[in-house]
Parts: sequence; C-alpha cells; structure tokens
Amino acid sequence: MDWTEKYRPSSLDEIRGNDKARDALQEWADTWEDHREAVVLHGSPGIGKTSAAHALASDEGWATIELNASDSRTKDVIERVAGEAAKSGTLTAGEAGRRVVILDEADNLHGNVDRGGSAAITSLVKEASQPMILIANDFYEMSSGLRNACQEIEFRDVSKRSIVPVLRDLCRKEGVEYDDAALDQIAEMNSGDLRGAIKDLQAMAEGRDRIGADDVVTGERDKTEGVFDYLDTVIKEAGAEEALKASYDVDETPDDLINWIEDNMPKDYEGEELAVAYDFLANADRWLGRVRATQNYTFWRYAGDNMTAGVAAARREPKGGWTRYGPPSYWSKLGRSRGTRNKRDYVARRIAEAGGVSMSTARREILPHLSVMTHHCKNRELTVAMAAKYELEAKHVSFITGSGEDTNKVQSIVEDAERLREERAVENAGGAFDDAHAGGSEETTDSEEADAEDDGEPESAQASLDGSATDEPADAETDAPADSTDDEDDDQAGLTDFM
Ligand SMILES: Nc1ncnc2c1ncn2[C@@H]1O[C@H](COP(=O)(O)OP(=O)(O)OP(=O)(O)O)[C@@H](O)[C@H]1O
Repeated sequence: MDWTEKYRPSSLDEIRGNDKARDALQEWADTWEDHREAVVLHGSPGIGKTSAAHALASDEGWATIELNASDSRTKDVIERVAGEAAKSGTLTAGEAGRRVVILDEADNLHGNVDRGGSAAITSLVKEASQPMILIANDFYEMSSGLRNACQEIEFRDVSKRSIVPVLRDLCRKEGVEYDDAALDQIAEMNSGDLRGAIKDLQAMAEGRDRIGADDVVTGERDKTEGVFDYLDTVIKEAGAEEALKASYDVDETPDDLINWIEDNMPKDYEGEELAVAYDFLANADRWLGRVRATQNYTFWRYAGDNMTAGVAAARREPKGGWTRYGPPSYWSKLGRSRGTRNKRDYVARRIAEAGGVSMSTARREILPHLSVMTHHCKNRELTVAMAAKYELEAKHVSFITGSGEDTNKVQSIVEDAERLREERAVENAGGAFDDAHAGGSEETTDSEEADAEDDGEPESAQASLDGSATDEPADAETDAPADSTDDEDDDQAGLTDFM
C-alpha cells in the first residue's frame, strides 16, 4: 500500500511543519458561522493542503465532498454537485449536518471544458451556505474574482527539519532500519515536498530492510519525469488527440509546458514539420498572451490545443530512438515570462539571417551569449556594434542587455548604431569592393556575402558561436563617439565579431 495514503494525517494536529497554516485553518473553521467565507489553501504540491482539509473535516465531524476543478465537467455539473452540496445544509440546524466542499486544483480551471468554469465557481463560492475549501498550487493563477471571494491561507514547503522526523517515524512503523544520513538526503532532494520524500522512502525501502546512505544516491527520483514522458509522447509518436489528453496529466502550466516543448521539439523535428510546429507554438503563445492580458484562463485551452495537438499533428513520421530532452533554457523562460517573445524572435531571426544559422541555434546559443556579453550595456562598443549589425531598436537592445528601453544608455546606443550603419552604407556606396561586409549596411544579402567570404579566422569563442563571417576590426575606429562613461570594460576582441 502507498505509504502516503497509509499515513495520511487523519487529524489536523498530525499535519507537520505548517503550524501557522494549520492554526489559521482551525480558526477559519471555528469562526465560519460568523464570516461564511470559503478558504483557499495554496502552496506547492505535496505539502499537506489536501490532507489538512480532510483532517479538519474529520476533526469537526463534517462530511466531505471532493471535486476536482480541472475535471472536464461542465458548469452545470459543478453547480449541481457542489451547489447542492453547499446549499443543502441550509435547513439543517447545528454543525452535525454540515458538509464541506473540497475543491482541488482551483487554480487550474482552464482544464475545464466549460468556458464558464471560473465564473461559475466564483459565484458558487460566494453563494455557498456550507464551508468550502479550495486547494491551489498557485494563488495567483486563480482569477482575481475567485481570490477575492475567499480567505487565504498559505502553506509553506515543509522544512527538512520537519521532514526527517516524519521519515524516521515511518521507518520505525514499517520496521525498516536506516542511516540518519540517508533520511537527511531524501529530505534534502525533495526540498519541501513531504509527499515526494515519503514516496522516495517507500521506493527505497522496497526489498531492503535497511536504508543506507549509499542507497539514496541511485534512488533519486526525477521530479520532472512526467514532463519527459510527455515530451516523448507529443514529439515522438502521439496523434493529436492523444497528445492533448496526455497533456492533462502533466504537472506544468501551459506557460511552462510551451517552453519544454519549444526547446525540445527541434531535437527531433526538422524542416517542414518543424516550421509547421513552430507556427502552432506561435498560435499557442498568442493565446497565452491573451490569458495574461485578460486573466481569462479559459483561453489556456486553446493554447493547450495548439502546443500539444498542433505539434503532434505537425509530425510527418514517427520519431524513433531516444532523445536527450532537457529542461527549458533560462533564456526561453526569460523570453516568455517577460512577454517578450516577439522581441526575442525578432533578434533571433536577425542573428539567423546575418549569421546563416538556424533560428533555434540563434535563440538557444547565440542570444544568451550576447546577452551575457552586453549585460547592462557594460561593453558599450560591443553593444553598439551588435545593434548595428542586427538592426535592433531600443526595445530589442533593452531586451538583450536588460537595461531599460527608455534609458539614455540604450537610446544613445541605438543612435550610435544607426550612425554606424549609415557610415557603412556610405562606404559601401563608395565602392569598397574588397571590404563590403566589413562596412556592411546589413541588407539581407549582406549576410550571404559575409558567409561566402568567411575567411575562417574567427578570433574569439563568440565568432564560432555566431557562425557568421568575422572580419578584421577594420573600422572599429569609425565607431561613433563613445560618449557614455559607464562602459567598464571594452572588449575589442568581441567587437570584431559584429563588424
Ligand atoms: N504537512 C504534512 N504533514 C503530514 N503529512 C504530509 C504533509 N504534507 C504531505 N504529507 C503526506 O503527503 C501526502 C500528500 O499530501 P497532500 O495530498 O495533502 O498534499 P497537497 O499539498 O495537497 O498536495 P497536492 O497539491 O499535490 O494535492 C499525505 O497523504 C501525507 O502522507
């Protein structure tokens, strides 16, 4: 039997490591008659929210009705089941007949087929005449209406200090011997997730009567395993519908999932199918943008359709073999969380065109590198050169360097870059045949010329990353006056790559 079930706390005082939340929940129940508000328990998975809700009900002698908000049940069903449950107690005197509705995944209403999911639940929460406990991982993924209708209790990750004694206790109850170091290690690697720690412990205890420190290393459980399996499904083999259904089981929000898919898809897809799949991802991203703008989580569904079913449908033939999928790069997460995908893609496209590399190389390898090199515009000349070469506007420079778009620093860099481009255009017009790309005005054809003329003398790591022609720093001195005083370290070597 699953130890997490076997040892699920049956009373509130068995909830470990969340004393404050536990007391607040008790207080909420004690005063419910007066305020009649629902409560939302929020925090990471596996730290006892659901257990606390059930434990409270059991302490209070309340019957429970548990619903999962992300089930694809319609508004009607939710209203009928929960509404009845919540309202039917009106006539019952006293606490005895009380029922508590426990609504899991209250932050996940996008999974609801019905568009009215969130609104329906909000009005239900407001009208309910019985206690309701909502459970959510991320409070701020809930609609603001729903948030406002509830009291809020935050559950914290369970500290290692609280996890270890639980594990020790379980070992004793199960008659398993242990090294303290092993339990420590299990607690450590589950950082705050008590359920995960218990699962690991059980897995390690299987077939052993002693858990030693050495056992733990190999027993490490990958928390994100679910995602890797999912990537295998969506990228390698699944049909559209299957891919969509499988996505419901993945413990990632669409905002995160799209990063996983986008970063890993190019490892298996190529050519036309990759292009089509990117189109679907772009659609998905537009829906995600709409969700962010409107806080209307029903749009998540369309994002989900595009990024899962769409990507699966783009596949021309099944993909075999094993692929080393990895977590989304820092860069792709950054690009998304700031809602700056368009900027990122613009820059990536410019780099790809200028450098003759693929968009995904530009995005995953070159862009992050540039970002580091030009962080806060610290290397001003390099930043100017980059802006000139890739024809970047202030918003792009700001995006790459992290300096504010409206700052003088960025504005002056863009101006200088423009001047630099003009100067080069003039030089070109003057017929500098032998130096066309060194003074290139960066027409689209320029990159091709540059490629053709690649003299194979990349002089820095960046040159090889860039994939574009790198030439002599012939006109470094033609760079517009560096009037900014805050360039700390000018890196002439790096500069050459943009000339
Ligand atoms: N604070 C805790 N005290 C005691 N046991 C806990 C605690 N947190 C988790 N557990 C153990 O982990 C199991 C799962 O916990 P529970 O389902 O309550 O977590 P949760 O926070 O609701 O997670 P999820 O958001 O994934 O539902 C419990 O059955 C229990 O065995």
